Amino acid sequence: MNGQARFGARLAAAVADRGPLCVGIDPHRELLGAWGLTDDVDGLRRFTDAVVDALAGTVAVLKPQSAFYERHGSRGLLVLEDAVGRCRDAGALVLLDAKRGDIGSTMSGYAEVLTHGHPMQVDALTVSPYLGPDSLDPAVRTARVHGAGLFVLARTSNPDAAIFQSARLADGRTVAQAVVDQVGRWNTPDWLVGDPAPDPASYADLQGRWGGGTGSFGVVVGATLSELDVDLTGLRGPVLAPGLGAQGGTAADLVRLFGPGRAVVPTVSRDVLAAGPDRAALRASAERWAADLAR
Ligand SMILES: O=C(O)c1cc(=O)[nH]c(=O)n1[C@@H]1O[C@H](COP(=O)(O)O)[C@@H](O)[C@H]1O
Repeated sequence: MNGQARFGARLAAAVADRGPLCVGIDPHRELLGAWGLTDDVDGLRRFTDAVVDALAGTVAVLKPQSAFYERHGSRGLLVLEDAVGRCRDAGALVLLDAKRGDIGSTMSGYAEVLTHGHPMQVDALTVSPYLGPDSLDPAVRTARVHGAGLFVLARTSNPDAAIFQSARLADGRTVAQAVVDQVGRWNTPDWLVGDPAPDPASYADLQGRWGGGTGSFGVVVGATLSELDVDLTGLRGPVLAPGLGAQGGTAADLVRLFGPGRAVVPTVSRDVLAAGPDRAALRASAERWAADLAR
């Protein structure tokens, strides 16, 4: 690996230090307005600065939503790039939420944001598997070489997700289950022929820490599901659980769905961000969620 410890180990360490909460940085037009900011690059920068100042020193993972930066063009992306660096300098892991997914050769371009020396290097990236599980191989290779991580959409929080994700394959598994199974394979050392020989020490803890799952490759499973309809036993990696707060999910839903002992990273955006622009209020809002999750 290239310099830094692999993502799963860094995530486990960050969670041990700061707790599991991830806060999404989603500068919606409505939130900018509610904060008294203009819906332009200046407003975007002020919003982002406040969130980074308030949370990057205390929250384990920050998840900027690329869409809300892209909508402001290249200057919006500069705000994002600056924020990513500042979050990482302050000790937060950055999960870029861009839900990338394309044919393999293009996927390797998307994955470059995980590489050392990239101007916007992030710790992990959300990706979509719907061009086929193998389409993500270049991102997995890149993540492995650079100690980064991926979160693959499996069973998302939106109400109509089951139409695709719970559809059955010829072998009887749901699409979501096939995604989970594939990600579980990535979390073992031998999944790709031609990979450099893995260092067994870097995988020795996969079953041991943080409730049995600290692989670098995780899945997204919404906290809004009425029941957990995927088997996560073979995942060996973290679960990103969105849908808390604004989409109706609660800390109790996480317990109901995932129980104790699974490596779950609950993520909240609007419900924390609505407390801004006051930095102390933002921090207090994140702390309330953290306390709720700890219970
Ligand atoms: O990958 C994600 O983060 C994600 C997956 C999913 O299933 N549902 C989901 O809401 N998200 C993202 O998580 C954030 C949720 O925002 P709030 O509903 O405001 O907490 C948004 O940025 C979504 O794009």
